[in-house]
Amino acid sequence: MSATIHSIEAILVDIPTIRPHQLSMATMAVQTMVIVRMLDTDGLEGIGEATTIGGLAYGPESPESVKLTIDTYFAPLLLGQPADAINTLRVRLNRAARGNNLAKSAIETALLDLLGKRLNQPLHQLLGGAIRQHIPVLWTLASGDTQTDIDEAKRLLAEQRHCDFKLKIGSRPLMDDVRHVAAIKAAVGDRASVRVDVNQAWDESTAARGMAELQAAGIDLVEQPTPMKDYPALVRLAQKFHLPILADEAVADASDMFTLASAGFAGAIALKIAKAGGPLQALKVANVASAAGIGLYGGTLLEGTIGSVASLHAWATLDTLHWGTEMFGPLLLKDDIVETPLHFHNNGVALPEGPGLGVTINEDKLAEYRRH
Ligand SMILES: O=C(O)C[C@H]1C=CC(=O)O1
Ligand SMILES: [Mn+2]
Repeated sequence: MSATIHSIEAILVDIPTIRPHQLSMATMAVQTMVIVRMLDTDGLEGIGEATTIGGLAYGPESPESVKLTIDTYFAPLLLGQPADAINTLRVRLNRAARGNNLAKSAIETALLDLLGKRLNQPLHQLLGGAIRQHIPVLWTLASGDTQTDIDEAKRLLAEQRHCDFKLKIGSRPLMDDVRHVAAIKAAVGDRASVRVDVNQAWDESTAARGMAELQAAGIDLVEQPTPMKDYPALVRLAQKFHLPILADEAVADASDMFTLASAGFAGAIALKIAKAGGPLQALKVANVASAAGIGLYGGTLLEGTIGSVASLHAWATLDTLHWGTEMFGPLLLKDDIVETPLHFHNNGVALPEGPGLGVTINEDKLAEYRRH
């Protein structure tokens, strides 16, 4: 008789950011993580995490709603069920709850961590094994000030902590953003790949003008220039420009990926465990994208270490990560709630070893930052 799920706790944790992080829809001074702790009847614990950006500014789930979803709706469906029946439990949750993929991602992560600990295997091994132990990671320059961003980029290049940068634009007039981006690209030159994320802020004609300017400035990739549901605009822009587009908010799950690819989109996709509903679901998106010839990128919702590591185990198993990853979330936070933080070096990060996720909660830090 396999162990069953004994308890599930969803804990809100607030950690300040190292500097304000400015996106087109919100400026972050703090990140809130929902940490899931799941105990089975043998006393093993699985952990998971869900985050979003700026409360309700990024999408329909907030940290508080994720906690409520887990406490009120998911826990009663999971308690007493076999802990290793991950696929059966997913079907059970999906029958009872539409959407809520952030909450589902935290639960799927905790179940996978628990299974890894039970089998004494790292999570990537449960997914067929890692192809790479070192994973490239870019950094987002989003201080809101061009010179601060240039100084930050030069320091990180010198430290070999990152050699790719993503700039957050879209909240200012187009040509102000273009000047900001061009100045940063000119300062780093060929030493760095510079990409932008518009987070849906442009209409199609602004995007067309913007992409022409950004292409001339030497930018390598434009992320989600137009509103998430406007697939025809993404397809037309992708067909009009050589500068590739990275679809982010437009594609949450494998079905979105299929629809966008069928509509004629070419470019790349930001995989995120949060959007898809967990590491297993994000890999399904990757499969559809790969079949359609769309490039892969390991995306973040600015998770802390637990959510970032869950993602890294999944990205480590992909044949090709055409655009690398952005799993830098822990570095944006002033502190961490795990015993051993991730090791960022050589423009990337080392995949942790150890059973499950391979990370342990630091109880003192959790007590310090948890919401009461
Ligand atoms: O990509 C997003 O939309 C969200 C996120 C990822 C990196 C970052 O700075 O913000
Ligand atoms: Mn994005």
